[in-house]
Amino acid sequence: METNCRKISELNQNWWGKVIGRIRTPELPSMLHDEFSVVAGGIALILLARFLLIVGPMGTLLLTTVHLLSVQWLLRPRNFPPGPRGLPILGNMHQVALDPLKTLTGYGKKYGDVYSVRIGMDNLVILCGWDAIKEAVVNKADEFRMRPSHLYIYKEYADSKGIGFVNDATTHKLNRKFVLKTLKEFGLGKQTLEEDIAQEARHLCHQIARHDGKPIGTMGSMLTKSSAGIILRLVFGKHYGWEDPEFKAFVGNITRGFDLMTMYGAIFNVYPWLRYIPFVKSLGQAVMDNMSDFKKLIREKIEQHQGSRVPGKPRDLVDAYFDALQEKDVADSSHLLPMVADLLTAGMETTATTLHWAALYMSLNPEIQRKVQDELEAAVGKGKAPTLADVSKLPFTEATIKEIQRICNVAPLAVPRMTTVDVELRGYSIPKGTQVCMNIYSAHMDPKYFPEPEVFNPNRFLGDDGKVQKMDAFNPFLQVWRRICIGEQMARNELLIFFTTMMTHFSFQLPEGAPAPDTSKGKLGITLSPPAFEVLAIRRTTGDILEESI
Ligand code: HEM
Repeated sequence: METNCRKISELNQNWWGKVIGRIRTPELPSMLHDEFSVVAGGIALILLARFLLIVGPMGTLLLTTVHLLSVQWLLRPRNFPPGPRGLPILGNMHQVALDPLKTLTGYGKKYGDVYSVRIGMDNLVILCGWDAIKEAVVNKADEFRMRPSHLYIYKEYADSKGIGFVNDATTHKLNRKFVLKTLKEFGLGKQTLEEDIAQEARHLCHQIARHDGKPIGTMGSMLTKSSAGIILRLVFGKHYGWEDPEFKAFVGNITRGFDLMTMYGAIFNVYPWLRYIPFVKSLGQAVMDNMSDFKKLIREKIEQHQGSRVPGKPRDLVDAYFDALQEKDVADSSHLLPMVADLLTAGMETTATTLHWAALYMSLNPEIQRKVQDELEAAVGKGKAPTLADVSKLPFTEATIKEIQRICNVAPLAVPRMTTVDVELRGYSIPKGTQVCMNIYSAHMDPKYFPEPEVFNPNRFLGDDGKVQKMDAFNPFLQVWRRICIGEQMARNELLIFFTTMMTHFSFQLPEGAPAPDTSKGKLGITLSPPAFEVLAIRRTTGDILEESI
């Protein structure tokens, strides 16, 4: 016991040596100034633990734990981006959790556009504003290329396979190339996908019309089903009805997966050891069970394809993958399931949630809604939904969709990245393997690029010539090399066709007397969805919407 205590004491001195070595740096004055109380708190904790040591082996264990946590909490890599120090174990979670987007953007103003927070025991570098994001993921694309795919949930989900969580550069490139080529072959830029989207949009409007102008509280789930129909058809080649049990199983599972990941999944990524703690572990298990049901659903579809496919005559992405395997155009068969999982999860909620926000913003801005409808009528005729070929005639509508995307920030923190090597950014040193979060929200709400960013104003996207102008700081898909959203083109087509079809057939408004939902109170999970609201869809056309064609 005595030897153990001596060893622990030696170790403690060693750790303290490191801590003191770290704080004897130019940072010391500001650190003492800003964070004196936090440091004092840490020392008090250590003194308390030393006292507990006197009371026996439990004290020793506690001392070791407290020491470990305190040292870990005080240490930051040398010349690391500054940031709020936070607490042991929690890091800055307690500060960030209540209103993550505003807090993470506010810290940017205090600590600079490149700063760090601690989430649990991990350092996380936050990039705020378009300039900082660009410097990292555009100018140093290779250095910021990876994803933290080693984190518990991500590892269980993808095991570094598929697209979104693949880090091996060659495999990632190969898999992306396959998906982009296949998306092109099965639809993008072709009439077929456009017709599929238009058909889903008409079906959606048919379902909306069934509410007969009465309050609708299920707009979000109807939109989810619509975009699910499109991506499922591309991947599995089947046109599902909303009542199809297989369709319901996929949509139900993915929706539940998003909820579970938001509620519990993220926390298990931060504290993977929670999976061994009684009572709490069942929450992590719920995430895992849902994930394995999802994989089972996909596996069954892949097996069905294996049994019925004709080589060289692909019906969909799964068939095309088997062909590509034979041609050695993809890495190996283990990537297919996670690739399908990535496309289904990324392709379903993002567009649906954007359109959900669109219904809200149109209800809150009737004069803008009217202007969109007038433009549509003038361009393609009364009661007729436009096609993709009509886009050039619809600058105000296009600008409105962009403004919806800017202000609603459906993927406000993008998808986390990780540094591939030790890298310098704005004079700071960021070690290899550091997690990096790109705060797209801060870029979209930056008054330098978007004056009065809280105001919904599509005109900001129109130039003096009335044409839609490109604005670099507007980047909802993080349109930069290496990991650019693979579904960008598809999503843009979906947004245009769904939005214009809805605007052709309906005017959206809030029920009389209903308070206007607070648009700044979106629900942040994997995506940022609007606050709960009911909406009236007032029919502008007559006749059977399903019977129309593009
Ligand atoms: C409004 C709709 C959408 C938005 C705002 C959006 C946004 C994003 C963002 C910000 C990223 C992270 C990019 C990065 O780390 O650099 C991403 C990645 C990704 N998105 Fe999208 N997305 C949308 C729709 C879609 C659709 C429809 C699909 C599928 C068909 C899709 C599939 C993916 C995939 C697979 C990735 C990972 C790419 C990689 O790591 O190589 N997304 N998306």
